[in-house]
Amino acid sequence: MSIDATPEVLAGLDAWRDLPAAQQPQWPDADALGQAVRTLSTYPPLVFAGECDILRTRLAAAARGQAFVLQGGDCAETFAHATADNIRDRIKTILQMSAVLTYGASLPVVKVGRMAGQYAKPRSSGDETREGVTLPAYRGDMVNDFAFTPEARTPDPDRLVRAYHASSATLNLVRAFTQGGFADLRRVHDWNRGFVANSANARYEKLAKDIDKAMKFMEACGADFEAMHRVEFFAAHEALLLDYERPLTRIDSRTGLPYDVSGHFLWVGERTRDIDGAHIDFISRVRNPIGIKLSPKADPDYVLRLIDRVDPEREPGRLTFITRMGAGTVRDALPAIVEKVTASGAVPTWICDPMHGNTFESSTGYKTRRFDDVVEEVRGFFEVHQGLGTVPGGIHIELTGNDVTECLGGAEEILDADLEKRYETVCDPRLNHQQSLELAFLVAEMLSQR
Ligand SMILES: O=C[C@H](O)[C@H](O)COP(=O)(O)O
Ligand SMILES: C=C(OP(=O)(O)O)C(=O)O
Ligand SMILES: [Mn+2]
Repeated sequence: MSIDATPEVLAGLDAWRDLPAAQQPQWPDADALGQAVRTLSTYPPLVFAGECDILRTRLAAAARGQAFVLQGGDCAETFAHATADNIRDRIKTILQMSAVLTYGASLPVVKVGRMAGQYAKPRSSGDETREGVTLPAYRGDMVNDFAFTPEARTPDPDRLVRAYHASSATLNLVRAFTQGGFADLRRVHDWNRGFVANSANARYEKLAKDIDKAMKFMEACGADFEAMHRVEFFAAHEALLLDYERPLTRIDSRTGLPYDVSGHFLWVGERTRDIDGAHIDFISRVRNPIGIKLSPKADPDYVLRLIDRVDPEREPGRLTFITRMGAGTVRDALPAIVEKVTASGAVPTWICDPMHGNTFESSTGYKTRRFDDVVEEVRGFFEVHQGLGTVPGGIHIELTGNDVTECLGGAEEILDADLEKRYETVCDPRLNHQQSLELAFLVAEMLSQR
């Protein structure tokens, strides 16, 4: 039996159209936009409502301290980089990190990619000037192209449709990799052994040896590794362009409720979380588990209003706060928010994004982050939650499986002068493969000391 949505629910999905929507592109051709939106509305879902429900239960477990969430992927995916090798290497990095975190936390790790839809970017400025020439800012491949020419930077609605196809192809491969044997724990552990053997930091060796022993113990006890070679993997992106999210929102025939089937988990960014704005209205009406980014600018009372708005029932797993405070600020800014939320009876999932509060311009002119700041913010996040008796539920990382040079430091000691060697991001600097694994080892240590 199929249940229809009520007329109120259906009308509500378009209420955002009458509200201010920050960070939307100036599409030059309204007809072309209308055509793209109509096309998207005829396409099949990228994810299924039941999968979103499963993720909600996993996030609820993380909120209770019974699981730990790892969200990771590019700041901005690009069509050109949605290749088999890049997707494989990112999945591999996330799986390797998960294995280490699972051991450190002695908890299941909920794996979520910033993938298969992370094609739209909010920007600090609507335009960019280079050598006296000003053009519209790059807003993600879903909107325009990174090349600095007037043609490339003009928003093109056909890109909404291309983003769907790129996401669909990505997700297809992600499903194949995570279900087809690639994710076998024994392989993942072998990769981690390779990382430790080549790492300049001997500190990770002990943990890797401990995992080794645990695996041998499991094997000796007759653990069925074959049964463990499939892993759950979820797709997430920032729900920024409502002209992409709305046509991909569908009514679940089981419940008559709307799900945004462009991804399992959608979040609203720091720049678009206005409580009277279009994004919060839209996200409050879909059944997916949702996230909201919080910087130190978020006032605790405002955060309570956000909860009332998007999670009035206080449903476990429904709402995740992704806090991005900065390494030097997290210990001062986070406690008041967590305290107020906890006192209100709400139990959101708290996730630390140690990337976005730690960005600065290097002396060589690159947007970068220090590995040590990233680690320090996670440490501060753990300390704050430990101090308050609340649960640090996970981390949210901008990373790639490639050996890029975008963030400073790590055991390989990437320096200012190295940034130009392989600076490949089109938006924010990502941890490379090595730095990502190092972070996982360090966070595993923090988790095991709890
Ligand atoms: O991830 C996103 C960036 O932090 C955001 O797009 C702002 O970047 P900008 O300051 O380069 O515009
Ligand atoms: C833009 C982003 O983050 P925030 O909204 O926290 O600045 C992002 O996650 O890429
Ligand atoms: Mn970013």
